[in-house]
Amino acid sequence: MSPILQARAVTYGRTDRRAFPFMRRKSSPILKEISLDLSAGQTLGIIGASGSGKSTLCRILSGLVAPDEGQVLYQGQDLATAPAQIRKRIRPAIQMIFQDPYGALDPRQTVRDIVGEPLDPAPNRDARILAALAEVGLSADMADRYPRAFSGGQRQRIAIARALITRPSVIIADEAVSALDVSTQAIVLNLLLDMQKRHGLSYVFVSHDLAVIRHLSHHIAVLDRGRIVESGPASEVLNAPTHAVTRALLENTY
Ligand SMILES: Nc1ncnc2c1ncn2[C@@H]1O[C@H](COP(=O)(O)OP(=O)(O)OP(=O)(O)O)[C@@H](O)[C@H]1O
Repeated sequence: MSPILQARAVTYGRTDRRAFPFMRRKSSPILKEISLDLSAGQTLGIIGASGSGKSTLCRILSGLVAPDEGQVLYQGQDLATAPAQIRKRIRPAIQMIFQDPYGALDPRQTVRDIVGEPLDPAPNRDARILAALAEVGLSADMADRYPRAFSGGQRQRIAIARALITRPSVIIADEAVSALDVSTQAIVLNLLLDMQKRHGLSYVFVSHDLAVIRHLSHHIAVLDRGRIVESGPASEVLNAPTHAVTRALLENTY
């Protein structure tokens, strides 16, 4: 099966010495020659120490930021250079969910406006908003309330409803459950698994919590100082790690 999303030799954050002639030492890029594949309907877990480049990689894979070198391909189309018409079709197909359920939602907008934002303007807008809320277990009467009326777990459901409303194929989740307590984490993770089964969604899932990664991932890539140092099927990487960095990450968690 051909991958739905691919990174091909992605390098990002290389300091341009023409712009910074005073820099004597060439600084190291944030991401170096990253290549990875995300298969349709599967989850790629990304693990790595703090500062290893996970969030930067998420922004690049989602198309929010273009790589300095290399390519990100969605169904074989380069996110940066595909014709405008194709890029317009790809944009709603890749959505992101962020860590902070408190900061990610505009406190001045109602849930209806937040969830409907990616749709504007669209036919059946209201019906689609209510359907997206229902899918994440939120009722129609919640649509006119503001984020402050909701718990962290409910806010993350609102963020998931917003991500789902464009009927994406790929969701990139950057520490999406890290701010939630353990029981709320389990509810949100099961919701994401259920969505994957129902819609054949593909996930890139970043977490420092290896139990979460183990629960969700089919494949895992290990990031260290901007490079992928190990990748493979989740069971192999987690049960028989070959790289010292992976072993250290596993030892620190358990
Ligand atoms: N806007 C920026 N400008 C300059 N450097 C940045 C910027 N954003 C990130 N960095 C640097 O890039 C590196 C990777 O950061 P990134 O946030 O992607 O790592 P991370 O693995 O997600 O870390 P964490 O787990 O702590 O969130 C870090 O060294 C960071 O200082």
